[in-house]
Amino acid sequence: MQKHKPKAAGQKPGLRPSKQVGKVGKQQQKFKQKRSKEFAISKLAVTDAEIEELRAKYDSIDASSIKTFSDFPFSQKTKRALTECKYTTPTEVQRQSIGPALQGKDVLGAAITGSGKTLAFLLPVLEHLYMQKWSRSDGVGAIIISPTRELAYQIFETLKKVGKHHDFSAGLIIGGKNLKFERTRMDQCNILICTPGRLLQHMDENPLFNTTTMELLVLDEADRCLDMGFEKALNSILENFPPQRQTLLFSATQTNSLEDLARLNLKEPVYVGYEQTSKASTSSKALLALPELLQQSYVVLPLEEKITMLWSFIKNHLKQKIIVFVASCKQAKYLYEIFCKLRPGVGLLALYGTLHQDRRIAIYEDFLRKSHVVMFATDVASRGLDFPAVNWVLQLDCPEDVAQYIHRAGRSARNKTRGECLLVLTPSEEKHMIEALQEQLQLEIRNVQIDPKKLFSPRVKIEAFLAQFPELRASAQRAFLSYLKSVFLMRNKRLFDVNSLNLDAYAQSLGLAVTPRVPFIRPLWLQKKQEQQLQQKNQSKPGQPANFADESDADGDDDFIKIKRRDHDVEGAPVDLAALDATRRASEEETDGEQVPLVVPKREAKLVTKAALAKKALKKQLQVNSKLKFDEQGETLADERNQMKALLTTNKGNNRRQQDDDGGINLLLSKALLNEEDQYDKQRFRELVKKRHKLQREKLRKKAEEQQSDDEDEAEEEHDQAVDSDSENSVDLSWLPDPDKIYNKKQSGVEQQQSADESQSGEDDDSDDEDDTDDQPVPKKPRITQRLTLLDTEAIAANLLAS
Ligand SMILES: Nc1ncnc2c1ncn2[C@@H]1O[C@H](COP(=O)(O)OP(=O)(O)OP(=O)(O)O)[C@@H](O)[C@H]1O
Repeated sequence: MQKHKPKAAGQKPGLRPSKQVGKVGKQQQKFKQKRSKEFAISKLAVTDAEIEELRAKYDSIDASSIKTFSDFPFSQKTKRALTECKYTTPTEVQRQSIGPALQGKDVLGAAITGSGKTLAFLLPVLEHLYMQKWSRSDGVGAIIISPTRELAYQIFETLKKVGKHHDFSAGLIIGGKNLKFERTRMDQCNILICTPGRLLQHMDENPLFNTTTMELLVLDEADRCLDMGFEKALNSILENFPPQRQTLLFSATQTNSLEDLARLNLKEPVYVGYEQTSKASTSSKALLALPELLQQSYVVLPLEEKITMLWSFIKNHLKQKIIVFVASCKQAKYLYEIFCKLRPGVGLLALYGTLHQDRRIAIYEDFLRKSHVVMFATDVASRGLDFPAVNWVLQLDCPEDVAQYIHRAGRSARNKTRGECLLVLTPSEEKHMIEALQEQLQLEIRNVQIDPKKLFSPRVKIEAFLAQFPELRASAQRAFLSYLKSVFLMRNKRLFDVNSLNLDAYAQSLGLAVTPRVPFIRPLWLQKKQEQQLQQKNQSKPGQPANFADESDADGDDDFIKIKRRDHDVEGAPVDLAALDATRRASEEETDGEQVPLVVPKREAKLVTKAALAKKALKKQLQVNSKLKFDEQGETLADERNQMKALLTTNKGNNRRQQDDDGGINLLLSKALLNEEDQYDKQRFRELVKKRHKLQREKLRKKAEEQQSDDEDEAEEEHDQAVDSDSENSVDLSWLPDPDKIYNKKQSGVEQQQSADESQSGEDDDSDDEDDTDDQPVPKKPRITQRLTLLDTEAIAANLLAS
């Protein structure tokens, strides 16, 4: 079995680039090629002989004489894989259905959950293609359709195991995956496993996808594929398939309505697991059975106590593997989030349709692996998924019908293992659901009472978490609304009565302090109330549910406000709730689970285009981005910038007006305008920078001058002090010649130099005005002051005496 993987560019299938270049290498290569050719021919001969032998055995297949898989006329490749997977004895449904399927007959197989239906159709698929010597170039030979992505993935994984010695290529075509990648590979696949929506998408959009070669069609969970949710998609798919094909249908709750079978164009199908009486009946009643080792019970609770019960249940079953089924994705998400915060002491997972596909697969695999875990799930996990060793299935929200109950419950007690299922019902659901289960399953379901001592309410903690995390509160609100919506959209209104629910109490149980508004229920409630009022005209007024108390002000005081009944013009066709519900379920399972909003179709409104909006805005002659400045007296100040702009635009004004009249944009003119504005901005910026630098320089200059005067003062003071101190120890030196006269020449030279330096630094200062980058003032050089100490004078005297 080959999975499609991208090949290196330029690489031909089956050939590897050789590293040998020498003569010996070439010879070896030639020899190898010759050997592989011979081997291929001999293999082909063996295959032909094997095919002939197997085909001869097909007619004599007798289900009653089959004890092990080796009794079936399977190819060696299939037998080897079965042995490796440790499948030795076929289950009842496999024993009964594989024979007719190999003989090319259409099969309708029904068997309890976990009885091995997947192998019952995969083995005939592999054998059929093998007998036809199907190759990659022959295109699609078999298509297997499953209602959910996880189930398709599971079938694909099983196919990889049992078909690993075959050379067929297989593809998994489900939503949420790379459409482009699928598109390029689909024509090379021999077996496709897909969900209806994605398959139809490829049929519509992919020119490479050709189904004319297809010879075998399999519908797993056939009743679900054929029901209203997938009706349109499946009808369109069937139209594209060649009529002369073999069809295999399998499910635990097989529909056998003539309408459905007619749609599939079945030819004298073989019924497996069907009772004679139910064969080809006109009703769409399903064949219903559950594993013997499954223990079933139910508990009746008000809606608002479900969370307490669930929390207590989980706390009491920490070492078990549990699936909790709820009605909607948002409920599953909220329960997961809040229970994660509550930390029950067991691993938690959530599997629902709105998750990203990769995440869904990761969660599915996580749940497969773990032995102690609780998974909150919607019905995406209810059909076909083969989770090993699930101890408990807890149906927290009532299933839609008995078939859904069976599929959910069937996730436990699979393949002759033990398991338990607990159904939670509200008082209004109890009667109808239990009656239906007893009638269709023909078994008594145990009613269990919950010991109130074992109930722990997490409400206070939940409320605290909701107060702390607003996103959790929003999630709780969404869960609340989505549950009510799911109840509201259910077909069976006797079973699902939204008016019987105490919404305030339910909201509180989810941790919500305020009950969210439920817009879709209010019209229903008002309608019901009006009917009641009409019936009981002269009798006392009927009570109303607590949650609508604040909204029914019109009825609260009859004398004060009286509402006149009017016949409203209801636009569009009436809403088909059943169809809406079915579509919702299908989309939730297969696509991303977005719920179908309940909207009454309206008459087509006039289209509001962007152009129309722009025209409307232009008519108002609004000045965008204008800014008014006010002075302290409240007078408007002229905005320099706008004035500049106005100046710029007046030059071009005429042209522009002309252009506006034309209704287009003159790009050249706009560019020129922008350039001018740009120049103006740059100039202004430069001026501002210059101003700032000038200010900085002045500041620094002042500082330097102050510093200098301070230095001079200090120096003078020091000099005076020195002179004073010298005079104290001095001797009479008046007889000495005046040193100033002697050194006059030298000093004047030094002073000349100094003044030259000063004048230079002054020039630099001026040049600084031009240079914006250099803000540092040039420090003035200190004056050289001549101080004659006693030692100096002694030295001078010594010099003089010597001379
Ligand atoms: N012949 C067999 N021997 C042993 N185990 C088997 C055999 N056939 C199937 N199984 C195992 O039984 C389990 C259930 O099989 P499978 O998922 O095909 O059941 P199913 O009838 O399709 O269930 P569902 O109705 O829920 O879709 C799988 O784990 C599978 O490996």
